[in-house]
Amino acid sequence: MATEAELVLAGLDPEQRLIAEHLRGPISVLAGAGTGKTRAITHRIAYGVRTGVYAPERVLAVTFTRKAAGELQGRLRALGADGVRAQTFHGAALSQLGHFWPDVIGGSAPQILPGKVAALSQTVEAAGMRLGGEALRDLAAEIEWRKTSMLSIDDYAARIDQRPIPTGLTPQQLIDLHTRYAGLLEERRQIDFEDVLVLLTGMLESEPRVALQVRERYRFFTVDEYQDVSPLQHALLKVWLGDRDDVCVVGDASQTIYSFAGASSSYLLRFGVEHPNARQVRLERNYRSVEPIVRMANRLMRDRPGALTLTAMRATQDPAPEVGAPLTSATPLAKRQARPGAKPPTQTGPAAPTFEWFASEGDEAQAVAGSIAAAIQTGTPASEIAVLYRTNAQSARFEDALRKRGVGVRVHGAQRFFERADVRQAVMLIRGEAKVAHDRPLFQIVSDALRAGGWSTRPPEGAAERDKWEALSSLLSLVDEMPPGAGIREFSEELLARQRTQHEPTVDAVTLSAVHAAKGLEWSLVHVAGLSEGQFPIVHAVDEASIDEERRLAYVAFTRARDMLRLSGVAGGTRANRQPSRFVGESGLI
Ligand SMILES: Nc1ncnc2c1ncn2[C@@H]1O[C@H](COP(=O)(O)OP(=O)(O)OP(=O)(O)O)[C@@H](O)[C@H]1O
Repeated sequence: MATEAELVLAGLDPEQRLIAEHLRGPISVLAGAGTGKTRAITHRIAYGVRTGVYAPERVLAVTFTRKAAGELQGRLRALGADGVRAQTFHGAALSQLGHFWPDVIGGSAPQILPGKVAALSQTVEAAGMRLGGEALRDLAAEIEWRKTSMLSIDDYAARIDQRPIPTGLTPQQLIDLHTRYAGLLEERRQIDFEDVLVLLTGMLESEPRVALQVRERYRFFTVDEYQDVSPLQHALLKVWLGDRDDVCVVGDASQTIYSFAGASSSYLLRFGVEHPNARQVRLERNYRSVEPIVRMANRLMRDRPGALTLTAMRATQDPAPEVGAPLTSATPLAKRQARPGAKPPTQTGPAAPTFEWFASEGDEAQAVAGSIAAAIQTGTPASEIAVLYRTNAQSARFEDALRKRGVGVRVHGAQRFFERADVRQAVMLIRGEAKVAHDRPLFQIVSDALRAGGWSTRPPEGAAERDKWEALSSLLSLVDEMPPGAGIREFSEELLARQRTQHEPTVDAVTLSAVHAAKGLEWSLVHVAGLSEGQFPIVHAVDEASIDEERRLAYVAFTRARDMLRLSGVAGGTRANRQPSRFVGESGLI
């Protein structure tokens, strides 16, 4: 009989298992897209907790976005590793800084500046200069880059000739604005987002007593997306660790997409130099995508530094889903994805990725919306479809074209699910129900509570109403994910836990997202739009390093697709006269 702990290892492939069983000492995992790195690290932590090697409250799992942290926390909870903390670097640093500030510095920690651009606009005005919105944003990005690269203003001034200068500024004015901005923050007793990490790292380096307390609290570290770590985050991790080395880092050099903000994959690739006793494991079996997509992704990254070669694991013809079977590395994807309402996969073999070229942006949006409407008609759930693009400004035309066809849309990066007024009200109503004794089935109690919040069984007309209906319906669908016998109290607790960790339910709508925000996600059908030179790669990517970063971004986009990948681009008429993106050619599609 397998023990409780061993059950956590079931369903891992041999390399994932190696990772999960390596509980002590440094380990780096080079994990290609869709190779189950999140699965490997969550199971590793759960295995550590279940075997008693880790005290859950001493484990810290760090990632980059709140969404990813919420996802990680949710997966850990599902594996029974409840007390483990999954946070962003920023979130973890902010709570530690707030905790120690009164004792070390006195008083409460400074307020966080709500937005850099507004403060910079004042700084620029006070300096008697004028800058447009775009130049202000570039200036903000440059300040962020300097801080995450851990450069003082003097260090920065010494290398100003290698930096991009926002339009309308001389190098000297740029340096002067860095100084004035720092002065403004000091005057207002505010700190910015990057300062949180700068100050905490400084505090831990200079106050051994504080460092000791933090190290006492956290013993076992896991860092996801380590290819995107900045020098500042790396320095913080180092002080968290002190002279200990219980750290697991996971990443994929081919998915480094934040170099512009100071990230560097060299920390991942040189982990063995920093920790000579580290174990290194590669995950190269891709479980996500059908073979033609994997082949194309490999081709795009061929011979690039640090690139892994993925092997497609999905069978050409996945057999029909079988509910309740234990997961193994040989379990075809179709089994794992059996969702209520989803049709079994067709038996015709995987479709090759396609590329279509359009005269205008309007034509492209119409064609993408048409293809999506047809996919929904033939049984692909809307929540299994995404349209990805390079910049947020591209979303509106797809949103419009899809809504006109009556397709529900969710624009990624818009308001967070649990912060929506309608969702907050519904959660409150459900919590109210949890305070009363009931003998009705859970589904009925929740649907009645949602009705009181304006929900009905039939989807309403109108985009905004429909949007609300979809959000509330997704809360109701969470009832199906509860264990048998769960009542309204457990359900209400589950909602609270999800609210705390921003663990969103799946909304039945097509996702529209910029590629950066699609990192770590997957869909059955993915459209990547706007693949034209000047759009993707973006117009200002001119040198080799920034083209490389754009290529990695394209790689992230392409590898989000499980079953179907459709690429498109726009010539843009005589005015733009664009050519198809080089990444389409490099992937072997044209
Ligand atoms: N051993 C396995 N057997 C079967 N399926 C697996 C296995 N490991 C991972 N998968 C599946 O592969 C897909 C990718 O896994 P996961 O989300 O953990 O990937 P990832 O490596 O974090 O991806 P990325 O870096 O591209 O975001 C998921 O659908 C997951 O269920």
